Amino acid sequence: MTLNYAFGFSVILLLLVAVNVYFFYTFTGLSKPHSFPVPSKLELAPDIFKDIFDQLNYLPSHYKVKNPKYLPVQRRLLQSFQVPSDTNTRSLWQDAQKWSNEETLFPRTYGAPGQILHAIRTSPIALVDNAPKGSIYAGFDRHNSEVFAYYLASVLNFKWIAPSTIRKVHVRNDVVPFATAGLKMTMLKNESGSHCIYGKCYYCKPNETVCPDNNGEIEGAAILYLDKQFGIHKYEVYKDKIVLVDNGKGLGNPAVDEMDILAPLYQCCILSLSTWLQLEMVPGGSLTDTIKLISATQGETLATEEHFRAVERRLLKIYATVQYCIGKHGRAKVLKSTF
Ligand SMILES: Nc1ncnc2c1ncn2[C@@H]1O[C@H](COP(=O)(O)OP(=O)(O)OP(=O)(O)O)[C@@H](O)[C@H]1O
Ligand SMILES: [Mn+2]
Repeated sequence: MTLNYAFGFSVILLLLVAVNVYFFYTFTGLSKPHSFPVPSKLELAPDIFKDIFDQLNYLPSHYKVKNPKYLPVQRRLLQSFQVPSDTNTRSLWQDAQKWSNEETLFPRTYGAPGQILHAIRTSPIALVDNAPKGSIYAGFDRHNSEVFAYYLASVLNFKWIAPSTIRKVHVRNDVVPFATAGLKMTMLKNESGSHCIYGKCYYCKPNETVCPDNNGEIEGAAILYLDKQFGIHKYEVYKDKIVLVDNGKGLGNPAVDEMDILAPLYQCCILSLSTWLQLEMVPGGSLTDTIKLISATQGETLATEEHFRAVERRLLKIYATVQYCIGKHGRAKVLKSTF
C-alpha cells in the first residue's frame, strides 16, 4: 500500500517536472525569436560569438529574401557560361597568354568562361605528369569542391581564381599513353588489372591509390594552370591580389559551421565594400540557385542539397558577423573601398 502510494506520488512529481520543463522552454521560446541557438560548445568562447548569434537571430528580413536587383546580373552571368556550339579550342588556347590583365585573370565576357571550361573539358590530352607541389595533408581532397569554389567566386565577382570544371579521363586511353616516366613510377596495376595512381606528395603511398571506375575512368577537377609567378606570403598573390588556389577541402561536413573560419572578419572587422555589396545581392537562396544554374550549364551536379543548405545558412552567419562589426565600429570603418 505504502509502496503503491510512493510510486503514484513519484509519477505525479515526474509529470510536474515535465510540465515545468515544457513551459520553461515554451516561455523562453516566446520571449525571443531564436531560430539559431548559440552552439553549446561556444559557451566558453568569447562574447563575440554570443553577439554574432544575437545579430543572427534579429537579422533584418531583407537578408532572407531574394534581392530583385540581382536578376539581370544573374542572367548576364549565366550567359557568360553558355557553351557556344562553334567553339574552336585550338585558337582559344593560342590566345590564353593574353588573357590576364590588371582587372582579371581570364576573360569573363559573353560566352568566354563557357568556352574556356568547354576547352578544359574536351581538349585532347598531350602529356600527363604529377604536379611538383603539394605538402600539407589533412585528409583527401574533394575535387568537386575546387569547381564549386570557382562558381562561388564567379557569383561573388571574384576574379582571382583559376577556371575549373569536372572532367572524366579514361586512364588506359587518355593517361597511360601520355604519362611521363615520373608519373608511371607512381602507378601500379591492381588485382583486376586496372591502372591505379598514388601520385607524388609528402603523404602519398602505394597502398593509397586512386583507381578507375567500371568504365575505366577517373573523375577529377580540371583546373586551368596559371603560368605565372606568384608572390608567396604563406598565401599566394599575383599583381598584389590574393589568388584562391587549393580549394579541395570544401564541401566537408554540412552539419557543422566552423565559426573560427570567420575569425579574420570578426577580429579585423574590415571588408571590401564591393564584396559586401555583392553579398547583399544574393540572399534568400540566390547564391546557391545561381551556383546550381551555372553547374547545370556544364552538365554538373556538384553538391548535395544538405551542402547547398549549409552554404545558405553560412551566408546568414556572414551577414550577421558584418552586422556585428558595423554595430561595434560603424559602417565607414568596416566597409572600405580602398585599403
Ligand atoms: N591553377 C594553378 N595554376 C598555377 N599554379 C597553381 C595552380 N593551382 C595550384 N598551383 C600551385 O601549386 C601549389 C599546390 O597546389 P595545391 O595547394 O592546390 O595542391 P595540394 O596538393 O592541395 O597542396 P597541399 O597538399 O600543399 O595543400 C599551390 O600552392 C600553387 O603554388
Ligand atoms: Mn591542398
